[in-house]
Amino acid sequence: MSLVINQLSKRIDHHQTLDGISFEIGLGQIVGVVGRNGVGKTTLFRTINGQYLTDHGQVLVDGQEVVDQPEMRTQLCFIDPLANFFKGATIAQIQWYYQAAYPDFDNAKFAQLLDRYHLTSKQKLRHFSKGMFGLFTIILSVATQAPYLFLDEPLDGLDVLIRKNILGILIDEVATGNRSIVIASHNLAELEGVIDRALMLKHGRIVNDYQLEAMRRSARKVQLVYRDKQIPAVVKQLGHIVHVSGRVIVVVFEDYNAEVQAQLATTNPVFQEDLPLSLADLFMANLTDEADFELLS
Ligand SMILES: Nc1ncnc2c1ncn2[C@@H]1O[C@H](COP(=O)(O)OP(=O)(O)OP(=O)(O)O)[C@@H](O)[C@H]1O
Repeated sequence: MSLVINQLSKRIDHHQTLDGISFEIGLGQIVGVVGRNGVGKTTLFRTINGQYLTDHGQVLVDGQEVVDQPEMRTQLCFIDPLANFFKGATIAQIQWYYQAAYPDFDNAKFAQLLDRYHLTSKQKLRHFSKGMFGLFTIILSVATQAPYLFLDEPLDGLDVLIRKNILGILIDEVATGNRSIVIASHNLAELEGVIDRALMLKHGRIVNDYQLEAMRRSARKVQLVYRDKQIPAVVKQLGHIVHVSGRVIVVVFEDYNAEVQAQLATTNPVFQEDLPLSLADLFMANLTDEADFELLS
């Protein structure tokens, strides 16, 4: 089974929010969607899941276009955290609705997860705290048995113990090899611990599609110190500067090959040291713009 997003575009208020987005996801993966505030992560989820009509492009599940085959929607699940149409309902009422919408809805799993987190079917969502609502959204998504789950900031508002627990549940779900989860999050440190792949959005497009294992092999974060404050041009050309403090600079090289190493050696740093590379470094390396640069210097 595969989910193919093909050249998806969406214009909102005269702004090209999504501009020809394409990617493919098989089963058994957790994929992160990262990007700066307002870049279009939620819009992407809403458009894939049919809440917004596409201006251009297709969403295909197993080669079938979802817009032509409404029953294919049961293969996707996105519970919009901002949608408040359920707020007056009880958990039992929502369960009834989702059972009707998702033929494979797993009542036993739903009950077991509710129980584990001390939620009861008579509770109304209106009375939930932000964290409880987020937790319930994840439980409901998991119980649909939809092969492709979309979670928008799923860890937002959850305490550290529940976050760890939830991430464990999500990892178990994909470990079966029967489903994939797409997570939009600003919590890059936690995201990095669970995702296999990260799609990076900028200006309505996917600017990087990282397979994290491969990226860890090829990229390097290096701290360099030079005699004077002048940053060698070659460093700026070959890498992304993520931090500057006096004569100390920290640079991310996405493809740290022998040629890059040789060119770096010609700049004669007085000190050079590798630092651990994180997803947050790649975020800063690719998504920092002019306005942020003074924060780095
Ligand atoms: N229904 C809407 N009406 C008007 N503008 C919208 C609507 N939905 C999204 N937008 C605009 O589209 C852009 C992308 O918003 P979106 O919520 O998708 O970004 P995001 O990447 O999820 O942001 P964040 O990280 O802050 O949650 C923003 O400029 C937003 O104002």
